[in-house]
Amino acid sequence: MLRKQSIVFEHKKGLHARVAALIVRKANQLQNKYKDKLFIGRDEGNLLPATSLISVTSTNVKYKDEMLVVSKGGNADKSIIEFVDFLKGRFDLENKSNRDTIDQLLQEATLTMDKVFNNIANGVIIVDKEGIITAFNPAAERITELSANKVIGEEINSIIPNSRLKYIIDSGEAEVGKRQEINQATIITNRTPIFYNNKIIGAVAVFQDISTLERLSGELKEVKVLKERLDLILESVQDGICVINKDGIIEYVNPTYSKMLDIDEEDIVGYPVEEIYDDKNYQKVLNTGEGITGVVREKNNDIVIISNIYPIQVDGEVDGVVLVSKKKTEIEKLADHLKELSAKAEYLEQELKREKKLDSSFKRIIGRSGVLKDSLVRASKAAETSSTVLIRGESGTGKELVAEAIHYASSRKDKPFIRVNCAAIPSSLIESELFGHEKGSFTGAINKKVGKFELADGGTIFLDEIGELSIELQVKLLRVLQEREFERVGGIDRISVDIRVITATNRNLEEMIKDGDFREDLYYRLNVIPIILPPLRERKEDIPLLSDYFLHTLSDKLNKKVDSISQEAIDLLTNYSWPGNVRELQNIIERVINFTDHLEIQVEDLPDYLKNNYKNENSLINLNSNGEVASLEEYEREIIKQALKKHKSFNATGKVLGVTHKTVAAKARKYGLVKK
Ligand SMILES: Nc1ncnc2c1ncn2[C@@H]1O[C@H](COP(=O)(O)OP(=O)(O)OP(=O)(O)O)[C@@H](O)[C@H]1O
Repeated sequence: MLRKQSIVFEHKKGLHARVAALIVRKANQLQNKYKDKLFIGRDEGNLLPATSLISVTSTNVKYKDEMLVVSKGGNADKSIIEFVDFLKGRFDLENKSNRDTIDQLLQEATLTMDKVFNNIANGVIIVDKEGIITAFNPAAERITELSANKVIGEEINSIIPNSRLKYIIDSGEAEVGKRQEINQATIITNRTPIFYNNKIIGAVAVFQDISTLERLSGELKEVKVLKERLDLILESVQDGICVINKDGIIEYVNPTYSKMLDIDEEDIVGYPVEEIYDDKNYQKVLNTGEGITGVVREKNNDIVIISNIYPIQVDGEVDGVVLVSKKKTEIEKLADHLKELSAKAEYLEQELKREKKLDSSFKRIIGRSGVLKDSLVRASKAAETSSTVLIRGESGTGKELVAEAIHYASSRKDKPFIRVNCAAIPSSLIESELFGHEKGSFTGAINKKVGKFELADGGTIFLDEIGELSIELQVKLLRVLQEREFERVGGIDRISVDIRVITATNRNLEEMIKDGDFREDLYYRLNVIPIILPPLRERKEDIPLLSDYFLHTLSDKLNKKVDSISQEAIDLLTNYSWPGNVRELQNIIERVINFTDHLEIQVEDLPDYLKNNYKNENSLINLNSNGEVASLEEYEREIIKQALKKHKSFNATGKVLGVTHKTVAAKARKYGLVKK
């Protein structure tokens, strides 16, 4: 039962503390008597228990204010009548028993308020109407990091300049839910004026530290962002991801995983893992906390899935597992791709090593073919030592160029590089050419001559066409190589030298040894580091590069503007067999630059024999009368003979054949085409 009644409060001083104490005592007596609950308040929305002094005083009912009285319970009819009568009656504040009750209740209320004041988590600061701090609870001490002892009695603005309590006293207006920074803390504060008898007697600030709250909400935001990112990653990765909790229930699968198993997400998430597939490995990971890799599972015998299973640890405890899976076919595809990539990487690494290893003095040697690069890497390595080098290769393949590069890449680079073409010097002179002679040592030795070996002291001597050296001189050379000492022709003093020897030949020295034309011991002395330069026809990819290089260097040198070569002309050059190798190519380009009227070299600018060679596969070479191919030397003899007949001089013949005049001279002598 609920009964209510409105009354006008007639006590002159309103519902102040002592009157309230008597009301509370009466309400308690009635509640004991009728077992009803009694409430009072200004209206229905603000009813408070009539049995609590704090509640009753806080209704703030004044003289002549309307006030609502409510009773709930079985005897509400009676209790409300008795209570209203009491409220309308006189309050005898002087009566002794009443006074004791009042004192006791006020004491209780004060103690309660004290407890609340000291123990609530909110900070409370009270100031009087002058703004002097009169109360400062422990929570306020903690939040402001100020001690109550030090601040009580002080003027509020000198302690907390932005407190606004003075403003509240002046304006009489409350402020609710205001944000404020104190020390490092952020607080939310309510500031209220305190009225007594309609006059402001002070103000109170009640505030709460929300820094932790703010930090937590910041962290929450970060976690949300993190989660969103993680979701995005999981949704877009190519691996299938499945999370199983410690009870064996599937908690999450990403789209790749459900696609892989061909099951919709809702048909798998929330189900025990055993219902989806029969595999106990996840259980092992849950039990041991150790991951397992490469678990193979088959679904319907056609989809094979390979998974790594990792434990999810939370505070050191295994809380579940995560499966990272791929289809076997994908792994196979990846493995193939990886193989391809590592083969490519290996190739590139090799290429890079080759490039890196080459000293800059090798930069003049043009060509990117593997066979050439291999030889150059070897040569570059040889440059780091002082060992004897033997360079093999057909005429015009760049043997001298490489010998020079070795010298200039070596520690001897500041000392002389002396070249001697053993084929170009008459045999009668070669000894004195190499070792020098004393004055008058032979007819014609008018002056003393310093030999090439002496000239090369400290540096490198390059003996080109070593295969042309007579047996007699081979012996002398061997001695020099062994002893690093020699005598001048006609001299007796021994001259010691510090030289590095590089030799080169286009002859088959092994055959010559068999025929007794070359000393085996000398061969081994010379062949310490063999370097073989491949003929140009075996590295056709270098032809466009070399053609372009010669075009630019020679057109500059000849001061003639020719800037390119047509693709057709390049094709023609590439298909030719280049018996004279790079030298022949260089000569042709030089000749073409001299004679062409075009800015771009055309097929018609190139010599006819290149075109014939290109147009039909007919050979330039006739077979013997018996239908057999003759020996190279026979052809060489015939070619030089014909060319000399037509062009007369060694120089002109050399140009046409793409070899030096020295080579022509040496070969002509060798084949008995001219007098020795
Ligand atoms: N890879 C190359 N890059 C640039 N120029 C080259 C290259 N190979 C050779 N040459 C040039 O070709 C010409 C012939 O080279 P080189 O004299 O070194 O050959 P060789 O093998 O010593 O010949 P020979 O056996 O007839 O003496 C030279 O002018 C040289 O500069």
